[in-house]
Amino acid sequence: MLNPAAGHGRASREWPQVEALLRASGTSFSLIRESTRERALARLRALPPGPVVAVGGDGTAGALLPALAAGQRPLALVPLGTGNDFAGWLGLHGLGCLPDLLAGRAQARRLDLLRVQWQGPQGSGERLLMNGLGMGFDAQLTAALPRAPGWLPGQARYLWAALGTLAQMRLHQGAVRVDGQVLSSGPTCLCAVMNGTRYGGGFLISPESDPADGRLNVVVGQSLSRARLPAMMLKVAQGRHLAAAQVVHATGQTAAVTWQEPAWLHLDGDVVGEVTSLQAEVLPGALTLLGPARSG
Ligand SMILES: Nc1ncnc2c1ncn2[C@@H]1O[C@H](COP(=O)(O)OP(=O)(O)OP(=O)(O)O)[C@@H](O)[C@H]1O
Repeated sequence: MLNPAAGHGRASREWPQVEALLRASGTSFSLIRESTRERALARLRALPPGPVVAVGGDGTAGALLPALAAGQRPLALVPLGTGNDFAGWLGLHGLGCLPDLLAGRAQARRLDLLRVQWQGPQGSGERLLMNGLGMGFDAQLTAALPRAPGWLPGQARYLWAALGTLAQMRLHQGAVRVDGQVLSSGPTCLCAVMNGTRYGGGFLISPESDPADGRLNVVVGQSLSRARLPAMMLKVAQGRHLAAAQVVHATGQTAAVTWQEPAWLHLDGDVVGEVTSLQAEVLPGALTLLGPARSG
């Protein structure tokens, strides 16, 4: 699966190297190269079961989840996107575990997925997620990311978008529940529901997440002021924000969020619009991920 748009064209540029490796190994494969996630998923669903190699970023792999969940097809990541946050958590770079996969040495591990449903002024939806979602300020700045200069690396792009979005930041009145218990209620700057630890090219929004623990993690930034946000973002970059006074967090199996007024939502870095409510549940071990051979 090649997403030509991933990494601002990086996946396309580096595809010949991936293809050469596949051909040199004598592996037979079908190349799916489509312009939208929906068409790519439809092509994959038409193929017989077998390992899937996602050449692109987290969004490329995320788009395929409905055809991968429940162990139907194991997934290998070749992280050539912009942020590559989920792959980064796994310690994967460049060609990922492809050389090990082709040599028959890749190791399979079961990881959790999130199933998310949302409702908003533009309608409702449902999606499976590998990494996580954000509502409020972090979704607003994710929407601004495509306007960031292409030469900026991952985290710098995120900071650029954050500073540009600060003036539009507003607090939303909301309620966040984890396993039915109220975690936060009142003015809210952002709310993240995570399976992985990081987003935005390395921001450790949920440093305590473990995608294999059968649980999701929720992090809420409450009434943070514009003046305090940049300093808080620097803390998030290092994963040192959970102890801050305006931050609450919890772990559980389900999360439910309601907003009095619509708040922006991103799903694995894809901004889907404004929502008034959202429910998330963890699907333990729903994804079989192929990783590098472990030494020892
Ligand atoms: N197979 C596909 N073909 C075309 N477009 C896709 C495909 N899969 C996903 N997309 C769309 O392309 C967008 C960008 O892909 P992706 O997220 O992988 O790259 P990125 O944003 O550069 O990397 P990252 O998410 O790691 O920062 C996705 O948000 C998704 O909507």
